Amino acid sequence: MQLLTPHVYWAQRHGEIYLRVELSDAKNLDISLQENNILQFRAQGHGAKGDNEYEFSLEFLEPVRPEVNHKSTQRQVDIKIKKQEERWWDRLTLQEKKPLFLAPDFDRWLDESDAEMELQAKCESETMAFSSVSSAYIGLKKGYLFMYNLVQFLGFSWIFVNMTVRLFILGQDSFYDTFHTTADMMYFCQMMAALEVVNPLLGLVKTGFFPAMIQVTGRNVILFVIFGSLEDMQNKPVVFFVFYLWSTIEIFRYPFYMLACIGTEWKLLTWLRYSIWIPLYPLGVVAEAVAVIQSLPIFDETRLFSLPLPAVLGHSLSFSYTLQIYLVLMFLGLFINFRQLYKQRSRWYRLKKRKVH
Ligand SMILES: CCCCCCCCCCCCC[C@@H](O)CC(=O)SCCNC(=O)CCNC(=O)[C@H](O)C(C)(C)COP(=O)(O)OP(=O)(O)OC[C@H]1O[C@@H](n2cnc3c(N)ncnc32)[C@H](O)[C@@H]1OP(=O)(O)O
Repeated sequence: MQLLTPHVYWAQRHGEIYLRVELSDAKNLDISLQENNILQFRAQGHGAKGDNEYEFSLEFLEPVRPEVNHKSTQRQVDIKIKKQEERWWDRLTLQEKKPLFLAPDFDRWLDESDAEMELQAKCESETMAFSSVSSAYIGLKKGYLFMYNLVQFLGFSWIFVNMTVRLFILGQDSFYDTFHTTADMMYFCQMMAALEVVNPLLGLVKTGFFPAMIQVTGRNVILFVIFGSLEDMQNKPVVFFVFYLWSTIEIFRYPFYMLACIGTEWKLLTWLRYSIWIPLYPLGVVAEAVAVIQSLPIFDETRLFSLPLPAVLGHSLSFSYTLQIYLVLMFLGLFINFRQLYKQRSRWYRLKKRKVH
């Protein structure tokens, strides 16, 4: 079988070379790149001289990338090769004289300025596509955060209003059944608050993961372990103070976040969000520490959550020992978050001063 040369049509863009080999029903394709700019092509098929084996080689003007994308259809073989450097070539081959089998592919042919405009249009459409995807993502993120903060605001507002109304009506008597009247809502809000540990991990908010983890862990230990698992703790007045201190900050913190989600700020709300934690945080931790201390004898008596030990060591280690270590962690957590909140407050008011001047 004679070795013949097919008709090859070419076009370029700043970054690519397109070749169209006129060979129908091509089989046994052997296409390779030698020395990063010599294309070798060999195949059987129906070309200008009927069914035969056809081959050609082209030494490109400049280096190209090693990957050769090709697709053979019934009528032709399409080859796409990326240039090593994205720039316009004066010609396709290193040799100045164009090979006889090579011709411009006028189906794809653009001159340099048209190719630049096509490139610019492609960049603009990619930018628009990216900005529409990113604005959709930002919309979804703000929508999720707004709804989360709204649910938490409503939950803690219900707790705060319920406790305030009962305090005015029942006075000190309301201290003793705070848990039974508000625990379900507090359970709901504090389980939802676990999302505040996930949100920074997902990059949805700029909160540090660690301060949020301390905050959520600290509260949920008190709620689920100290109060939730010990009935004898549930009618103690300390529950009232802990729940009131928690809900007092949240009815300002969550609306502050809601406004942040819609790019709005109310000065008074911002001041409250970044100021009332100063008394409330230490008071809250002290109230929680009182709750932990009050629970120690109950854990000793009930042996709940005690660690099993060999008989020679007394059969079990009371959970109250673990809680005494936890008391130290609480004040460490208080220090960490107090510093975090002070940093946030200073940053916020530093930014405000900059905006005013
Ligand atoms: C090895 C350690 C083990 C740990 C064991 C546990 C130790 C126990 C420690 C006990 C401490 C906890 C006790 C706690 O229960 C005490 C109390 O709560 S008492 C009541 C008073 N409490 C408070 O005042 C605390 C309130 N909580 C908070 O402020 C946050 O939870 C906290 C993480 C502490 C600090 O918040 P953050 O660092 O996030 O500051 P910002 O609020 O300024 O937020 C930073 C930026 O992120 C944006 N953001 C955050 N969350 C949202 C949201 N949900 N939606 C929208 N945007 C959000 C916010 O807008 C800020 O953005 P920008 O910077 O652009 O303004």
